[in-house]
Amino acid sequence: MRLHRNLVYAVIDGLDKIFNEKEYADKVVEKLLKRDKRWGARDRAFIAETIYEIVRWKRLYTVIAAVNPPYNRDNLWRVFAVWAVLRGHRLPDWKQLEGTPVRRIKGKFDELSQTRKYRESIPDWLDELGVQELGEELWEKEIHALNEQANVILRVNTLKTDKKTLKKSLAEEHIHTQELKGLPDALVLEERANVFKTEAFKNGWFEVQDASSQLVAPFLQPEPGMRVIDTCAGAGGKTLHLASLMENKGQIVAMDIYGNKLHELKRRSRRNGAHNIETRVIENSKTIKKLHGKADRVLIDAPCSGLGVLRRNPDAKWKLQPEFLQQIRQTQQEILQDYSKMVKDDGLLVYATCSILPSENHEQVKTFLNTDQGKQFELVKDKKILASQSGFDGFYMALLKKKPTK
Ligand SMILES: C[S@@+](CC[C@H](N)C(=O)[O-])C[C@H]1O[C@@H](n2cnc3c(N)ncnc32)[C@H](O)[C@@H]1O
Repeated sequence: MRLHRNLVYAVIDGLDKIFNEKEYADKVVEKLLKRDKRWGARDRAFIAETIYEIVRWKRLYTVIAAVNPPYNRDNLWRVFAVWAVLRGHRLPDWKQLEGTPVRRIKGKFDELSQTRKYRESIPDWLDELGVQELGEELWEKEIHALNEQANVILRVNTLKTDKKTLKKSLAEEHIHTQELKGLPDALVLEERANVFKTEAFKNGWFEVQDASSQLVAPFLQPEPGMRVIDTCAGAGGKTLHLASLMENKGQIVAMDIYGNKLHELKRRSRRNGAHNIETRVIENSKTIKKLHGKADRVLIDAPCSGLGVLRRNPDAKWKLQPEFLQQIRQTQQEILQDYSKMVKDDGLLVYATCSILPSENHEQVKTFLNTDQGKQFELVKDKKILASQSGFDGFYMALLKKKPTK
């Protein structure tokens, strides 16, 4: 593909916001794509994909380009030139690209690719942590898999339609999909496309949700008529799945500490035709106390490092800090302690994260089970999903059962 000047300008503007002003990549891209109505699907894909690729390979490309933060526009152009050379683009004769040292870039790439932290483009601390938590061999494979581009996967909203009808409707808009083994409600796109513009999306027939994430709600074994509490519901990816599995019967209490996320959840549930969801902002411990011993099922989709979803959110490599990880592990344990109190006798609890680190996953569950509160539970089963083994996002989920009180 030929490089178009106005599209590359948009990429440079986006990188400036992400690298220098520390804005979130997804928000920056979303805003940029609204800039020019004349841009077609390919133009938009170029902008979004180029920005994400440069964010993903930031460390490698900035070292090759020999630039340091804060990155002025000349520096951002140098980083862009590295991307263009390594992707095999013929460089146009624009003044910003004059004198690009093509051979030097390729040579430097070969040299740096010998070292994992450059090859996989990750901070030193993350590389050390990965080795410490997963061991050298597994971390090597995992971080490689987490740097690949993720497929787009849909979850059929069975409250409104079925997989066959959705597949047909999307095909009519030239979006072709395949089924996925072991995931009854999933369809994977054969090629990336903007699915949010389709009639099917407007009708609430599907949500975009990775395959691993689609395993969480069924893991909790919700049944129609039950009372289910989704404690860290956010904008409701899993709440909506729970509503589908419960066929809109029973009650789902969706909670979060952020009201704006629950607001978005409400909007999505209207589009989904999910009528059994009540939202509650967690303002203090009273919100939880009122529900002690009241739920048949409790889902803790815990806040985490997000290291399992780097393919979708490469920006996290640069935003995450070791101190945050320390803090989030503590929050995870506190959440397990407090929110597990809402489970009824014989009820079930799922603790899930989109992390691949044992310290956020089975080690947290093990610590919990050894506490006074945790002793009231038994571990039924758990599932560790690695991107390198599954081809999907890294995830963890543990199913715990509350023992009856004597
Ligand atoms: C992994 S995200 C949830 C994703 C969501 N369940 C979904 O499927 O779309 C974790 C959520 O936990 C929320 N959170 C953070 N700290 C919390 C706390 N102490 N109690 C409840 N929710 C919390 C965050 O606001 C965030 O929405």
